[in-house]
Amino acid sequence: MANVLPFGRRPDPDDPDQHGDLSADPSGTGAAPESEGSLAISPYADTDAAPAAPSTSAPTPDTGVATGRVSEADGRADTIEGPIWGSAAPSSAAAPNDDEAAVRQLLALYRAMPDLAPGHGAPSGPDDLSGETTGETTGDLSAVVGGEVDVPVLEPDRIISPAGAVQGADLRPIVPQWLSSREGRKAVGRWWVGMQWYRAKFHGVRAPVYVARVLWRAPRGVWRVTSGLTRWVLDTRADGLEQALADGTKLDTMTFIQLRDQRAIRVRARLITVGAGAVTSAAAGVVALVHLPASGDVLLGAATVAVLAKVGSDKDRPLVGAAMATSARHRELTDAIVMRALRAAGLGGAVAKIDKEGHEVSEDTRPTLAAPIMRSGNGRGYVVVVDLPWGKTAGDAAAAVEKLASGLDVDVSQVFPEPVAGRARRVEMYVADEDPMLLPASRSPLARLPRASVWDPQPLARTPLGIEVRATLLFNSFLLGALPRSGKSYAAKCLVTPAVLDPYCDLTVLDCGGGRDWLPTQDIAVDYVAGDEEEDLIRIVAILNRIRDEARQRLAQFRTMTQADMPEDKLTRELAARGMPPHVVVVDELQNLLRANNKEIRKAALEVLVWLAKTAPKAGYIMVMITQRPAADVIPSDLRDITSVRVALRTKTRQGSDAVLGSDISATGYRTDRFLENHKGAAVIGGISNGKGGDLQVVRVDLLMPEEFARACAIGRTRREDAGTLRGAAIGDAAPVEITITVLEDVAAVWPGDEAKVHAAVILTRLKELYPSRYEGMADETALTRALKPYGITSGQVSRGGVNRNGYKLADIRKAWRARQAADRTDETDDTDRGHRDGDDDGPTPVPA
Ligand SMILES: Nc1ncnc2c1ncn2[C@@H]1O[C@H](COP(=O)(O)OP(=O)(O)OP(=O)(O)O)[C@@H](O)[C@H]1O
Repeated sequence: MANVLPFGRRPDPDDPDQHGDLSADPSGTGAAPESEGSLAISPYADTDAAPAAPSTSAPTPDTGVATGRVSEADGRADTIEGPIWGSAAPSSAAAPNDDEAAVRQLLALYRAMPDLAPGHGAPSGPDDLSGETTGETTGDLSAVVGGEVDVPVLEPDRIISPAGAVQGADLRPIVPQWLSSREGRKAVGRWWVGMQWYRAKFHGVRAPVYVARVLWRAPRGVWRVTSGLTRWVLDTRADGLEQALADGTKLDTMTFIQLRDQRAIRVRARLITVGAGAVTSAAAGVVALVHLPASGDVLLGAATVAVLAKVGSDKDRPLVGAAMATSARHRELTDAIVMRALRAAGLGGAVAKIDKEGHEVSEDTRPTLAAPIMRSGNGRGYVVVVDLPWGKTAGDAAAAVEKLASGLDVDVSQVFPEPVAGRARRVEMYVADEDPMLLPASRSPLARLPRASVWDPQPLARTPLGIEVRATLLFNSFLLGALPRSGKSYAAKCLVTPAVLDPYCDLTVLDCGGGRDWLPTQDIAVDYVAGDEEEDLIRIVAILNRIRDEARQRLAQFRTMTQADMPEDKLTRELAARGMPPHVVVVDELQNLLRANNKEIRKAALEVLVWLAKTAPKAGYIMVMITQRPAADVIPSDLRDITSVRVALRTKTRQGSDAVLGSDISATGYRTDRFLENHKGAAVIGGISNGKGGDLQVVRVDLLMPEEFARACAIGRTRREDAGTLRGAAIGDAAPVEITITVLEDVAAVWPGDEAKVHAAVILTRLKELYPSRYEGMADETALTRALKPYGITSGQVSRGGVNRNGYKLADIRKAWRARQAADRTDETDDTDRGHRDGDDDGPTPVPA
């Protein structure tokens, strides 16, 4: 994964804009580096500590970029040596000046940042910060000056997320997350009001019971108050002692006399106090009765009675019981509940063991809360950050999510444990009040038909916490798999819409199911096929083959270009503008293609798809493959493993989930068989950075309705017309395709009897007559010869009726046929294992003897 710091730009010594007045100051303090090599800065470093530490960073001679490291000399994890361009780190004597210069340099670089603003290559969203290089970033950052790349490349071990994976991770946000967004404030406000409203209703219904309790307990309160006061006034506690002295148990007469006198004084004082209190209260009561309105008297009386009832209540039988919430919505998550859940999930650690002498013989490994439990930013749940026992990881928490949910007493669909970058044992857990997959889905921002570009990350989904997940189409290949009716087509359309809206992107749609889902793309597609008949599938493979040829041609062109034209060995915006547009290829209902009855179709389709998904992205070809049969036989690991972004919606089994996401991913807790039937659009996405060091995340795909997609296609057509980029089938000018899959059996089928040799032109004419839809795109005999070449059939001079022309020999056809049958038999075992009907593969082609 390439990473680019936002300020990662090599200062140009000749560029006064970059240096500001620095370059004009050759003196010392503000001096610009003599050469670019003398700059040594650390955007994160402690300026006191960094220069003092001897640099161990070795400069990389060709790039002039030295690798850095986190200095552990003083045990401070936040002392980091910064990116060092040039030959060597400064000597300690020169360091302070250089530091100052470096800071000023950094400021100058920041001033130059507008050049790199969003839309010009600067990181523009969370993906950029996570270190993903977007196509846009790549495109502009690779600006070339004099044949040299104008951007320093930071060594991977120096790249630290600006969000502060090192420094900021342990610091709690100054303003709670939910307070910093309007949505969060509203949601928490709603939650609080909702909770109080619930409590009001709960207690309101029980009000008569409370009144009865008050009336019953108030007299008891009166009794408790008067008896308590009496005991206090008379100092009855001294009774026992006086009695003992009087009984002669203790024969100290002086003490007895002293005690009795002191008690008499105490009792007198207390009597006066209580008497005064009683008179004052009575007077206050009379005044209140006379001066207060009746309602005030009632209130005062009620309060007095309530207080007396409270006094008359027992501790274990309070006057008003707790509102017993059955829904997590009104339940407060406490430390005790979290610890209980961790214990239930086997993540409870152990208390320290103490030996007889009181020495600790084993460590206390119980988990601890790394931050107080807080309401989440979206106001719809709690965020808990826990440091697990030593040796346990966030992955363990994810794998034990069911037990965690049980311990928290919520549903498994409400708990989302995620790793925290920088700490393997730290886990951030979102505990939602309600199942977030059942809440109304977020409307896709693409429904507003914005100007979109396949080079930029575009909105696709939201995490349960409401954080937007964006996908960049370019340089990726996509696989979507799920059971029918889980939201797969909606998700695929949401993913493809940026390509629809981008007039500088070609689109090909190959729907192997023949449904209506992709019908609106007919208006913009370079090629559009919808159908599951063998003819359709053959055509689809032929189109894929043609796209592969185009991609190969593009790659061949790339090889002829200079490093300056092609700094990153892949398509750039400049090249795209020069007639190499990105091209999104959608293959829906993939299972119909990869499990086609005709073995030749299956083999050819898999081969071309693997090539396209693996090699074509850098040429600007983006595969989007969708299947409603997420199973290993439909998605061979060859294909899945080279697909960079995988989206799994609901599956029946964890194997199905793994078939899309990758083998054994389910063991890490990310699995889609836990989604329920009504979890429409719920998915696990693999391959898009989650900003926390991982690339797996649970999301809900944004909702883009079919009519909105159709509108996007209509506007996409208008934009293409305006840009002059509409081409292919959309304007009735589909490029012809050459069918090569069935060519051997087709040639065998049209071969005239037992003729030993036949002209190629005759064969082609017969093919066009018998299979017009397959061979209409075949331009001439050369194309036919090219199609037969993979079978080992070559053309030669054939003399027929005195005419000498290119032709084929029957012997060659037979030989090729036998070879293919032998190869088929070898493959048969695999297919039988996968329960495939072999007999259906070969059509009714007459086999030459
Ligand atoms: N993101 C979403 N949020 C809410 N509801 C959704 C979402 N996506 C799809 N749905 C609902 O789910 C239903 C099924 O969606 P969709 O047609 O995409 O399923 P599918 O998996 O493609 O099914 P099939 O394979 O049969 O075509 C839709 O009619 C829609 O109402």
